[in-house]
Amino acid sequence: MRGTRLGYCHRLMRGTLPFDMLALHRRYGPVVRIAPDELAFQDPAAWRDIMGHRTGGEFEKNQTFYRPVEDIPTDIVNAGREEHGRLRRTMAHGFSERAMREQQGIIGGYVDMLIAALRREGEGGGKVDVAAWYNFVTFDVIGDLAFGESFGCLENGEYHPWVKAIFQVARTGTVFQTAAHYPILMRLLLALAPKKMMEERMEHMEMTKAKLRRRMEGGKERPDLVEGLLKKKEEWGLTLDSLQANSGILVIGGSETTATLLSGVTFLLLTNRFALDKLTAEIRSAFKSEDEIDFVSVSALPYLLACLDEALRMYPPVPMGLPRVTPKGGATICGNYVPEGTIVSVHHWAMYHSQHFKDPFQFHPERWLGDPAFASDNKDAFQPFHVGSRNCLGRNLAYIEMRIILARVLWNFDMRIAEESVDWMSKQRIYNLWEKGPLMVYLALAR
Ligand code: HEM
Repeated sequence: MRGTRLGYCHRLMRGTLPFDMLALHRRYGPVVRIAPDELAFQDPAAWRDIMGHRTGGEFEKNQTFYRPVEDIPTDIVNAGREEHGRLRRTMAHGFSERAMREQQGIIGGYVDMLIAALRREGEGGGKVDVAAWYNFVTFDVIGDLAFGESFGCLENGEYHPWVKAIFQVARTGTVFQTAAHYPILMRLLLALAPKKMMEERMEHMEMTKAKLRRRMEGGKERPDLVEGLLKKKEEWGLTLDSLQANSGILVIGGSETTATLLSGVTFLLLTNRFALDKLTAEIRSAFKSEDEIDFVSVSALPYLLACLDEALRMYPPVPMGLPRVTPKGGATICGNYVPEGTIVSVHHWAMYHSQHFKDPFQFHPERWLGDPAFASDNKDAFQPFHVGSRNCLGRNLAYIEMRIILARVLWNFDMRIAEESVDWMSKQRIYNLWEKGPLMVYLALAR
C-alpha cells in the first residue's frame, strides 16, 4: 500500500478497510503508510494531535474523502474551517441542555410509537427485525427535529424513500471517494453515471427542500435543530441549497449512527446472557412504572451506560478513519514529524480492537465501571464522538436517545435472538456505514 493507493481503494470498495487496518497495524506497528500520501495512526495520542486545538493551525478535513464530487453542497461536516465555525456556533443552540429538555416530548412520542409497534409485531411469537425498527424510530425523531415532520417510518412500518437513498449514497460514496484520487476515472464515472442515479439524487434533494419549505412556512418557533439556522437565514444569505445540505447531514449523522448502536448493543446483549440479565435487572428494579423512565432517571443507571459504551467500542457507528490533512509547515503526531499536505487518520474499529483493550473481541461492560481486571485498558484510545472543535455536536442527544430507547425496550420485552442472526455482526461489511442487514429477534412481553 506504500507505493500506490490501489490497495486502499480496493479495500474501501470491498467494504473491509476498517477490519484490514487492524491486521496492518498488527504487522507494521502504530503508524502505517496506507497510501503514498496517507498515514494511519493507532496511538491514543493521535486523537488530540490530529483533532485537538493547535496554535500552529488546525488540520483541515480531507476533501477527496468528504466531498469527492465538487457539486456536493457544503454542510457543517464537510465545510472548511471558517464556514464551519459559523455553522457550528449557530447550530449549537439546538443541542443545548435547554433545547434538549424541550425536545424531550417530541422524542418520547416516537418512543411510545416504537414500543406500541414492537408489541404488535411481536404478538403471537413471530420474529421481528429490530434493526429496521431502530432505524424507523431514530429517523422519525431526527426528521422531526431537522425538518419539523417525521418520515412516517414508524407509522407505515417501512423505510421512507429518503432514508433508503442514504444507504445507497453511502455505498456509491466509496466509488466516488476512490475516483477522487484519479481525475480521469472521475470524469469517466461522472460521464457514465446512469441517468437514473442522477435523477434519484435530484429527487432526493427536491424532497428535502420541500420538507424544509413546509418547516419554514409553519412560521412558528420550534425547539428543533434547524431553528438557529433559519434565524440567520437572511443575515447570512443562506440559500435553500445550504439549508437543505445542513438538515440533510443532521438526518444522516443523527439517525443512522444512533440506530446502528442500538442494533449493536441489542445483538451484544442477546449474545452475552450475563450482561442482558444484569441490565434488565437494573432497569426493572429502578422504576415502578414505565412512565418513570425519562431523560433524568435513565442517566442514573450505570450499567446501562457501561453497556452502551462497550457497544460503541465493539461496534462503533463511525467505524472508519475520517481523514484530515496536515497544515502548512507540517505537524508532529505522536512524536513523529509529518510533512504538510499529508493525509492522516485514526481508524475507530481497528483502534478499539487493538492491544489498547484487554480481550478486545469480548463484550465486557465492566471495563467502563472501574473493574481492576481491565486496569490495563487505555481509555484515551476510545473516542467514538471524536475530540476537538469538530467533535460530535449530537453526543448528548445520542446518549439520551439510546438510553431511553434501550431502557424502554428492555422494560417491555424479554428478547431472544433468532437462529439466522447469531452471526449478524461478524458477517457485515462497511461502506462508510455498517451494512447491517436484518437483526431478527423474538420478543415476548415482560411479565
Ligand atoms: C452514537 C451516535 C453518534 C456517533 C457515534 C457520532 C459520531 C460522530 C463523529 C465521529 C463525528 C465527527 C465527524 C467528522 O469528524 O467528520 C460527528 C459529528 C457530528 N455529529 Fe455525531 N454521532 C452520533 C450521533 C449524533 C446525533 C444524534 C446527532 C444529532 C443530529 C449528531 C450530530 C453531529 C453533527 C452536527 C456533527 C458535526 C459536528 C461538526 O463538524 O462541528 N451526531 N458525530
